[in-house]
Amino acid sequence: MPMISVQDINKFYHKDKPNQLHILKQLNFTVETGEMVAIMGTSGSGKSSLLNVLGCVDDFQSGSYYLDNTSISTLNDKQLSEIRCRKIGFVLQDFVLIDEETAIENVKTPLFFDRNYSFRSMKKTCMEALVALNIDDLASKKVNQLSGGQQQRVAIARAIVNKPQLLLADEPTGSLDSATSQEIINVLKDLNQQGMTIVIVTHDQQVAAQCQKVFQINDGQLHEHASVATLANP
Ligand SMILES: Nc1ncnc2c1ncn2[C@@H]1O[C@H](COP(=O)(O)OP(=O)(O)OP(=O)(O)O)[C@@H](O)[C@H]1O
Repeated sequence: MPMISVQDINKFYHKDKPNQLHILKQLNFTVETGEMVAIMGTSGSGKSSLLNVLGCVDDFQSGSYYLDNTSISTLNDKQLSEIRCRKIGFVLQDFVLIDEETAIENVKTPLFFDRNYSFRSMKKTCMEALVALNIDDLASKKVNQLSGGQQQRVAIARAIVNKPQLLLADEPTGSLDSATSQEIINVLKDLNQQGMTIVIVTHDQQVAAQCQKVFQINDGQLHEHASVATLANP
């Protein structure tokens, strides 16, 4: 069953203005539950725009988007924020952590929006996420004292603390050296093996080559790369 089923989506910026930009054009995209896929494309081709639509943080003007069998366009704002909170985790290139806070305080942030957690269960759930990322020993360190790779692990722990079914990662290794990038990709592969569906936007062919499918966005449309293996050894 698809986790993501996008059909004929059109997205514009500045619709009907002289500077209108038709960024996604009758775009189709399917991601099966449990897959790990990459999206590549030149700068400005619309990768982040697509990821924001998939993450229900931005809208689209026509077409349909079913996330885990739910039609996103039928939802009101409250239902959309529920979906964002419970089903989707987001990881960004620059981590977007609260620098002055500790790792565990950062990981806690999404749980404040969830009434199901007591103070004690929050701490336990956050520690589980930190253990999963192998950084439980850093729980009480301020994030501005951590390396880039450690900060990205904190950001991933925060993204998965709610146990989302779908993880969206926008250039998750873009600020890291190649050895640290590989560590982060290994973390994402582990999460995928545990059942999480993952979509990664990346410029890095080595990263893309480790995904099960690679899509290229070009002139507002996505096309699957025929041979993922050739990306790593062009
Ligand atoms: N909120 C917005 N309002 C207007 N235009 C936007 C908005 N967000 C993005 N754009 C424009 O849409 C185009 C695609 O942007 P997007 O960030 O989706 O591309 P990208 O492929 O992720 O690029 P990059 O690889 O450089 O991050 C760009 O021309 C950008 O300027």
